[in-house]
Amino acid sequence: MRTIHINSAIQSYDIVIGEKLRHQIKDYLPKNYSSILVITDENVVYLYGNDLLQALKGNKVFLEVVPPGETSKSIQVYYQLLTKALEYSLDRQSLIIAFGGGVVGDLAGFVAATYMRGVDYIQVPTTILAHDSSVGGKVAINHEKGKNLIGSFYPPVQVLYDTETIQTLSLQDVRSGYAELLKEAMLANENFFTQLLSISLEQIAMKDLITALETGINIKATIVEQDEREAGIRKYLNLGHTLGHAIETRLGYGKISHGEAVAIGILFAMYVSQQELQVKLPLKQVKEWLTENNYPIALSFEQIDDLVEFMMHDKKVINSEIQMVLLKKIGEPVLHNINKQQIKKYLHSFIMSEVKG
Ligand SMILES: NC(=O)c1ccc[n+]([C@@H]2O[C@H](COP(=O)([O-])OP(=O)(O)OC[C@H]3O[C@@H](n4cnc5c(N)ncnc54)[C@H](O)[C@@H]3O)[C@@H](O)[C@H]2O)c1
Ligand SMILES: O=C(O)C(=O)C[C@@H](O)[C@H](O)[C@H](O)COP(=O)(O)O
Ligand SMILES: [Zn+2]
Repeated sequence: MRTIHINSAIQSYDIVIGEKLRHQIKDYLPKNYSSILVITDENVVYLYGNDLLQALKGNKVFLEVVPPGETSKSIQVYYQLLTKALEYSLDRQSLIIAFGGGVVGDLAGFVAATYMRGVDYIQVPTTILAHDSSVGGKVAINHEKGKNLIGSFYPPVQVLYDTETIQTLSLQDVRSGYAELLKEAMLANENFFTQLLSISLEQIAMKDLITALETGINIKATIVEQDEREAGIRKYLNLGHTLGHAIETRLGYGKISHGEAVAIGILFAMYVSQQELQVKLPLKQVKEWLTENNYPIALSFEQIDDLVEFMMHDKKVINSEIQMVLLKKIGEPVLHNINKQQIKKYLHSFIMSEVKG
């Protein structure tokens, strides 16, 4: 069992990482709550719902199960959950438990942030990707014009990461979560980056994965502790997301996983870095690794106009300038403004270079 403490001006909390933690959740409740609402999705409730409910026995517990996937991060599902919370008479001494991946974490966290102006919530992540989403307090739902456009900074009171649960993930969800690990490595730790690229996802050992998750969490924790509300260096955690989010929105939420879209965004950020900063990055190596591990990395020319429009709704855009996270080298990110016309040109030449191979 390992604990990483996160200092926050809003709400400090511990991330506890270990096997079978879902069975011990009662020991980690920070106080007595008048009632508990567990929010989860259909896949997670099927696999682990009973374990969590058994472990909470003795408390007044309600359960809400949403459909799996990105489409649940919607204003409709959010509103339904608020209605349920009211029907269950949750009060300000109630607790919400977000039991699942990043979708459930972001959605349930936003319900917690806004129900009666805020109640406590605990993140119980069950995906690799959620090593990222459960830390740092960003909670949100999507709008048809873009990802996470409705949200808040609202940290949990506790994160309980039961590493046993990640064993049942599909290979697509392993790919998705691993892309965020790659992102963290590229921001802060070249050795970690090399190590991640030396592994084939089909053969990954659970112990190596858990070590990688802890390293990723530590990188994220160091950044969010310095800049919780994303005024500066927290923007680095958006590496690959300017294009990644636009791809998710353009294709339709859930058509591509978040991490797979971010992986394409990372390649594009590396490509733009080379052009704008005149640096040489291991772009070929990353592309080969992504291809070998079956990431979908193809974009088409006809998507360019829509992608640029969605990129204009990125939260880092100021005065119509797109702000991208670029890399001077692995471990050295920078923020860089690029105008719409230039982004369009880069997308065109990036896709052209992909087509040529
Ligand atoms: N708040 C943040 O800082 C932050 C950071 C990164 C990503 N995100 C958000 O996270 C979301 C993506 O998260 P995700 O990839 O975890 O998606 P997800 O929650 O949809 O989970 C992916 C799939 O795995 C299933 N699943 C969950 N746990 C499982 C388990 N243990 N075994 C088998 N199947 C399981 C889910 O039902 C779902 O079908 C996106 O909406 C993204 O925007 C937020
Ligand atoms: O924690 C952060 O900050 C991040 O940017 C982490 C990202 O991986 C995550 O996808 C986040 O939700 C993106 O935030 P957004 O503000 O671009 O919606
Ligand atoms: Zn992300």
